[in-house]
Amino acid sequence: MQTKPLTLTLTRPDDWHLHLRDDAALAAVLPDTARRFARAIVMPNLKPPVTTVAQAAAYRERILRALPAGMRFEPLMTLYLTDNTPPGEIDAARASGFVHAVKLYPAGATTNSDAGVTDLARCRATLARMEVLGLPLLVHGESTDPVVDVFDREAVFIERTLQPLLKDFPALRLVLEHITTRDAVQFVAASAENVAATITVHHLLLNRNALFVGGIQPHHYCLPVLKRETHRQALVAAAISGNPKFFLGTDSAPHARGAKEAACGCAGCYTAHAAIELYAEVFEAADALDRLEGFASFHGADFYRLPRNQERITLVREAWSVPASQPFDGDTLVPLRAGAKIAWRMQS
Ligand SMILES: NC(=O)N[C@@H](CC(=O)O)C(=O)O
Ligand SMILES: [Zn+2]
Ligand SMILES: [Zn+2]
Repeated sequence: MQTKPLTLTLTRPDDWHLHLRDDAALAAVLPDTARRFARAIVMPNLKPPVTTVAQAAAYRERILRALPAGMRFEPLMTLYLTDNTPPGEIDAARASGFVHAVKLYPAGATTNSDAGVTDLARCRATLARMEVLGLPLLVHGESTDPVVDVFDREAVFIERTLQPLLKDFPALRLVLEHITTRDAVQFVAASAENVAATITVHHLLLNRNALFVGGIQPHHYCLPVLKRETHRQALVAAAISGNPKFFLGTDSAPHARGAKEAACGCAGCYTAHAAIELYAEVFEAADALDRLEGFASFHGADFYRLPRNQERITLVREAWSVPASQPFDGDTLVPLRAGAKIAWRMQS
């Protein structure tokens, strides 16, 4: 057994799947991400959604304005695909230099997905343009068929939607977001190199038991929902494998406490307050700390064809307690691991 390292220095990571929300909520959560990550792929599921390059430009400005003085952070913007996104918007996105991907939410699949795609057949011309221009499609990969079991929605989506999509558009650059199953790991690993996946830290840390320990745990409810332990183990194996198809995407998704602790609670886990620290915990538990930098700092940048960051960050082994809650838009939110300890701390 090697002795445990006391510090961990790595190239500053990026978050390839992040919800920043807007206005006061944005201002409340942005510093947590900007402290740790150089860049993030910012999800477009606002109300109303970010469907045009002009809206993405305005949202990007609001993010930069919300950034505290002295902090650096580059928001990488995305467009929300609808049944009516014109192919011309893809050209405009590519030309903009700040829109890096287009997000597919099957209508009704998750938070703020009502304006999402009802039938991919309506998007063929737009997808063809993305394939030609190399603009990645980011996918919330869950079937919305109400008869499909909630734990099978990812696997069914792969079979019924993703495989046919990639058959029709074999060169489409595609990221299957927040994967939760062994099925998804195997599908991505077996696909061509234009297909990749993000993995959240909560899906690496928790299995579905965490939804019910000692009573229902709304702060562990996210979509896709946590799966059984064998799937969690497959995700950990993918994350630590060194395979460049798998990279960090927190899917940190803040909701006010009252919206989660409710009779019909919202889906989403907040992890931005300790994201890289928690990933370090996962990699250490798997005896793979040496693989963290590839997963967190290199693979995503390479897939998105962006330069790797030059700056470095250091984590120190110094346990700290996560606050029970943190301020959020005149309300509070409950971060992952609230009231409990984390072993690694970001060096300021
Ligand atoms: N992951 C979630 O459970 N929620 C996300 C939406 C999403 O990423 O599907 C949100 O915006 O709250
Ligand atoms: Zn999603
Ligand atoms: Zn998300």
